[in-house]
Amino acid sequence: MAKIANIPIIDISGDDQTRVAKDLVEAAIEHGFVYIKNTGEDIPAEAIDGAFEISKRLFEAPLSEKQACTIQKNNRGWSGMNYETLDPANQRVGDFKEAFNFGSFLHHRAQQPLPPSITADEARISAFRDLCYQLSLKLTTLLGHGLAVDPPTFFTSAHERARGPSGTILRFLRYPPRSALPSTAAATAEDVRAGAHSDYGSLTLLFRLRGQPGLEVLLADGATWAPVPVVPPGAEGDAAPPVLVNVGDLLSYWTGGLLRSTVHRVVFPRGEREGDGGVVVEGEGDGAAMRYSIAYFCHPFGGAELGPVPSERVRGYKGGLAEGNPYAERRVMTADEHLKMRLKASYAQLYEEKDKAKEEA
Ligand SMILES: O=C(O)CCC(=O)C(=O)O
Ligand SMILES: [Fe+2]
Repeated sequence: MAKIANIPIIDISGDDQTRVAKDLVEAAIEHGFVYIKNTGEDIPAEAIDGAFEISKRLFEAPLSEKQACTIQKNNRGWSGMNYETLDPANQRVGDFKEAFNFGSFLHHRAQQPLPPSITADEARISAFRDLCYQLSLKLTTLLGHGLAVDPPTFFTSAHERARGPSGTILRFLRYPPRSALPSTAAATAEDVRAGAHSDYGSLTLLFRLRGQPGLEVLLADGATWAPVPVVPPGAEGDAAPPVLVNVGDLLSYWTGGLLRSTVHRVVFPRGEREGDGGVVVEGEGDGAAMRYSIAYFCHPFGGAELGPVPSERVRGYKGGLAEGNPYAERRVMTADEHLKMRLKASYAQLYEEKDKAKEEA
């Protein structure tokens, strides 16, 4: 069985906040990933359960309801099977997943079409998105302190809603098992549920369900994939699995590569893969079930500039931006410019269709 990634679990409610901030920074440097112990204080287990229940209802809604909300260039809405390709250089077909992106809400009202099956839940989705936002702000503040950025609130103030619109997205995801794929769209042994990628925002919060593994991180050697268990050793007794947090490209830019925007992917359960003897990661996978996850991609306001922040630690770091991230070489000016570049690469169809329409007009 593949060795699991050695990602630490941090309890951010600890009394010694200086220690918490330091531990968080070290995890972000070494792994780019950290588990935040779920004490229920930031995001209650019931709120997570509720969000997954809405997600299930959304994906089970009639196709026509979802299609009416098809994803637009504003990155909001529904994308169907194989529509997004997170690793276009290496994937034969798009990701084997379905997703629904929620942009910002105004007074708990969505600013985008929603499938009628979930419109009654609009305020609950908005409230969940707000909980994710508040936790993200706690984390950006801790990172600011841990890195002794001048001022330590630097990252957090770039995320204040008053600064302007941001690319922040709450995303529901559903990955079908191989057995649910039509024979015309069968997955080969090499196919993945989500291609290798780093995240486009500053921080990502990821919620997963027990018994639904599949996420893997690329280790620092640039060659080894390590599974990231939903419930890591030490968290078995907690009310809910820890929230998995990872550094996105923007925090990596802001810190000149000191914080790692680690490449990751989602694979089909190993037991379902051809020729590997039915090994199931962490003994909890049910290869015949749908896999659900929820990601909160936190972004600063669109005009935020992504140059290195004032911090001795960042200044003293000579490593450069992460290897293995093809975008890391490029210096980008603002959060908005960066997001547009990444979306264009992963939604070829959406951008081609629109460009063609423009040419024909
Ligand atoms: O579903 C997961 O576990 C991870 C999804 C992911 O990495 C993403 O959507 O960016
Ligand atoms: Fe991701």
